[in-house]
Formats: sequence, structure tokens, C-alpha cells
Amino acid sequence: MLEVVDLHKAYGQHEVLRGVSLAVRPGTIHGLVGANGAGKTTLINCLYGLETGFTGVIRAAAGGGSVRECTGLVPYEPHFYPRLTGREYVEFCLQTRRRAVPDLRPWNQLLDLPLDQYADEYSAGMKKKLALLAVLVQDFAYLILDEPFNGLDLEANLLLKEILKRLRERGTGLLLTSHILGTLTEVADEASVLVSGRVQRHYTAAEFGTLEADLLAALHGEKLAHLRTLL
Ligand SMILES: Nc1ncnc2c1ncn2[C@@H]1O[C@H](COP(=O)(O)OP(=O)(O)OP(=O)(O)O)[C@@H](O)[C@H]1O
Repeated sequence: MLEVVDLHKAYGQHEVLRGVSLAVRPGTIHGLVGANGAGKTTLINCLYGLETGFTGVIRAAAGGGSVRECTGLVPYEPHFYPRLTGREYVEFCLQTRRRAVPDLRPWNQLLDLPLDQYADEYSAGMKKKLALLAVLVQDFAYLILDEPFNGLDLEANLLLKEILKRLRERGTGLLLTSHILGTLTEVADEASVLVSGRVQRHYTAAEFGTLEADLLAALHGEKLAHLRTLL
């Protein structure tokens, strides 16, 4: 299990995370929901060791290793070095972990990427798929996916949902952020709603029916009241 307990993180005076706790269990998809600026990416960066200067506990319970050892990350905006092809990017990702480079064709038959073109010249959706390919070819116990559906076309979107469900069946634990609530509730087993750096509420799948209405009320209470005066 990946676990975050009482995480606090501030940038200067700005307290971005204020006591966040959540767990990602093997064989489950945990959705992380929140407005722009709520702290989702900061939480992911702390969890993955890309941020320092936070307090709280972060642990990967299985085997006692570090989170990064057993977890693959697809960041919100994957970075690609210039003049690296898609294939070279994936090879680079594997080499930094001292992992053998497998045959990329089986996964790429699904993702259809032009692996011999420069990755920084890919479209936004192709870049997201390339970052996905780089984690899919590795056998991670956990995956953290920051807005993985962002920029994907309908076909890739449907395919990714299927991939996520199958990874879950195989026992992978997934932490997923998405602003597309329908997509998230379709695949997730549980969700945490982050509001102003705090987990406002944790939902099980059985409680997803009220999630949208609760979010509207939590995020837009005043605007909703104003809307009622207009319509
Ligand atoms: N490196 C940084 N330095 C200063 N402030 C930062 C930094 N990174 C993030 N922040 C601030 O922390 C807050 C949370 O940002 P974060 O990117 O975690 O939000 P988010 O929930 O992922 O938002 P979005 O949905 O827009 O991706 C924002 O107010 C942001 O401006």
C-alpha cells in the first residue's frame, strides 16, 4: 500500500497541503479530485519524492522500499528532451532505472505512436501516450497518473480506461487525478476530494452518486446561489 499520512507542504507563506492523508491499495484505483490549485500535483510530487520540505509520513508498505522504486509516474506535463525520439525517451526512462529495454512493439500496437519521430514534436495527446508507454512497459506495483486523459482523443480515452481496469485486475494500485468526473467515477473504486489542501471527504464507489452535487456545493456554493437568481 502507498500511504500518505498528515502531509503538510508550503511554498513560502502559502500552505498548499494541510494535513493530507490517503492510501492507494493494491488492485484498486484511487481517484484524486480537486479544483485547479487544490494541491493535487503538489501531493503527487511529494509522494514521488519530487518535492522536499514537507512534513508527514510517506511510505510504500509493500516490501518496505521507497515509493519511487515500486511506482511509475505519468506527470501532468511530461518533459521530453529535444532531439530524443519516442523510442529513445522510453529507453532513457528504463536505463535510468537500470532496467532492460523490452520490445516496445506489443504495447505500441495499442498506442500507435511514431516511435522514431522526435518526442518533443509530438502532439499533446501523443506526449501523454508516450509517457504512458514508458510506465506500461515496466512492471510497477503502483502507478500515479496525473490527468492521464488530458489531450487524449476518444479512441485513446476508451483504450486507457480499459488498460487501467486490466492493470487493477492484475493487482496494480493506481492513483489517478482527473478533472473529467464521469471518467474518474467510471473507473475508480474510491476517491478523495481535495479542497484547499485538505481531504474534504473520502468517497467509496457506492457513494459516487452524490459526488458531483457535493462538489458543486463545495466548490461553487456562492456561484450556484447567484446562478439561481439568473436562471
Ligand atoms: N513550485 C511552486 N512554487 C510556488 N507555488 C507553487 C509551486 N507549485 C505549486 N504551487 C502552488 O500550489 C498550489 C497548488 O498547486 P498544484 O499544482 O498542486 O494544484 P493542482 O490541484 O494540481 O491544480 P491543477 O488542477 O490546476 O493542476 C497553487 O496555488 C500553486 O500556485
